[in-house]
Amino acid sequence: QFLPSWKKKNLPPGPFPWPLIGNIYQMDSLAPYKTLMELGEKYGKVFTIHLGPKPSVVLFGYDTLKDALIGQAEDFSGRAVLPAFERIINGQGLVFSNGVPWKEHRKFTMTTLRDFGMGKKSIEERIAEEAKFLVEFFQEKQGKPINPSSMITAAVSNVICSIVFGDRFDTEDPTFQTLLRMVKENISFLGSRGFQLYNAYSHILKWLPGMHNKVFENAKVLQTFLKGLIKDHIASRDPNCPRDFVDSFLNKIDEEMKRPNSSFSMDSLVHTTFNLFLAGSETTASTLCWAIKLMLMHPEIQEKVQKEIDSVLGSDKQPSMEDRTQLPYTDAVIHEVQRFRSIAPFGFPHVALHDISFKGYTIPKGTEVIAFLHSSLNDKKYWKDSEYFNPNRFLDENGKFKKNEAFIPFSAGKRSCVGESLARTEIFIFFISLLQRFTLKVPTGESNSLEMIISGTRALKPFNVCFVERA
Ligand code: HEM
Repeated sequence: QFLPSWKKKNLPPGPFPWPLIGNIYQMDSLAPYKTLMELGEKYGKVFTIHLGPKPSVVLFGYDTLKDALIGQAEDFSGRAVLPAFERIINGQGLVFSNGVPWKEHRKFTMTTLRDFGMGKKSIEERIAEEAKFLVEFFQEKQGKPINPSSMITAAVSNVICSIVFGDRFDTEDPTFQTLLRMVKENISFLGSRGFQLYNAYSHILKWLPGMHNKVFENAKVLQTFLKGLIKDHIASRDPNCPRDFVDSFLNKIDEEMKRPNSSFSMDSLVHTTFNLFLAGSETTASTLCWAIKLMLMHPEIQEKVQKEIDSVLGSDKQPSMEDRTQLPYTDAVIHEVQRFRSIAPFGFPHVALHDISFKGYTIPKGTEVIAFLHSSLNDKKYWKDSEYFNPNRFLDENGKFKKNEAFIPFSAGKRSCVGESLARTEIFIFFISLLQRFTLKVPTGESNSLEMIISGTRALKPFNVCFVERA
């Protein structure tokens, strides 16, 4: 009997792959996560798809994700360096390294982000200051329609820039806005069919024109810009008094000078700052844009949030993470925005660094593993009517905030998001600062829908909003 090679390998079941293209054309090009949800219903908790000739294993539903990412944490801690990433990053820096270099970079990055405020009061002050600039910018628009996306991205990006480079940019600065546009373009590419095709056929496509070339050019421009900032740091630094993440990394390079094969180098510094700049901007900004959009679609929920903010903080008090327990409804709304929109539906690609035995199957070394977070955030076992936006699911009968373990928008296990606590603080402070000051309204004559665009994150189609000052 004829069996394709992947079936002989004891991989999990899945749809039959066409020669060369695999299942690429079965995927919904606008919403590939919908196809994976259907396949999960059909094939079960772990299944195989082919995005090109090679198999990828999909982890479906919270229980499976937990068993893999937490139960077999070490096995599933590998990062897939897909051809499109390889060309940009060359296996260096935090996000795309594996083994000892990754462990060292992750530990260093976590510690240093904390040293410069992540998870502490000092970063709250910085975020609140940035939120103040944002509020002032929207105030100047006097309730006229505006697309909030680029200013929100700039404000969010400025927070990570303050930690990494010790400075913020003028949010309307054309160079800064151009760089952020490039970040957006590159993240958009990750959700496109072009990205899947490039990873399957890079050996041919790298010679041909296409969006991938634009993405590689953007990456070069961004890295050149970051190299410039690092050069300025080298010229002005005092090793006894590190000002920010870059200074601390330069100290680490000096310290490791004598260690043979140290993974800390100028190249890994450029790539790690590049990782933080990209990872720290678009995801959080997109979440905030969704929060605004969902408030436009549910004015009654917006009003309830405002009432809660008014009663706890009034119109002037700066929000702080300490206030969270007193603002359970607002907290529930923020969680539901993250759950409902699952901004990173596929997480970020993992890989089997060795043959992995999982649930009776063998995932061979080198196979891409997709931690399908969207399936956890919509898992029927953990969420009732998950297709509806309903913040009350995060509240108990006394109106107190109620956790749900399947809430894993930042993934779980050893590769989980390094910036989770920073992102949560940002979303909380920016969201409250906006609703404390403004009522968000749909511009007259404009439609109000949840239309999306193709992107690596689930991003909204550009939309306008009126920031109407509250009395
Ligand atoms: C709402 C905002 C955010 C979401 C939803 C999010 C989500 C994620 C997800 C799903 C992953 C992949 C985890 C995995 O591979 O299993 C990830 C990784 C990562 N995130 Fe975030 N993230 C957000 C904000 C941030 C911020 C603000 C930073 C900046 C510090 C950041 C830095 C990173 C880094 C460096 C990694 C790679 C970790 C590694 O490979 O070890 N993220 N994030």
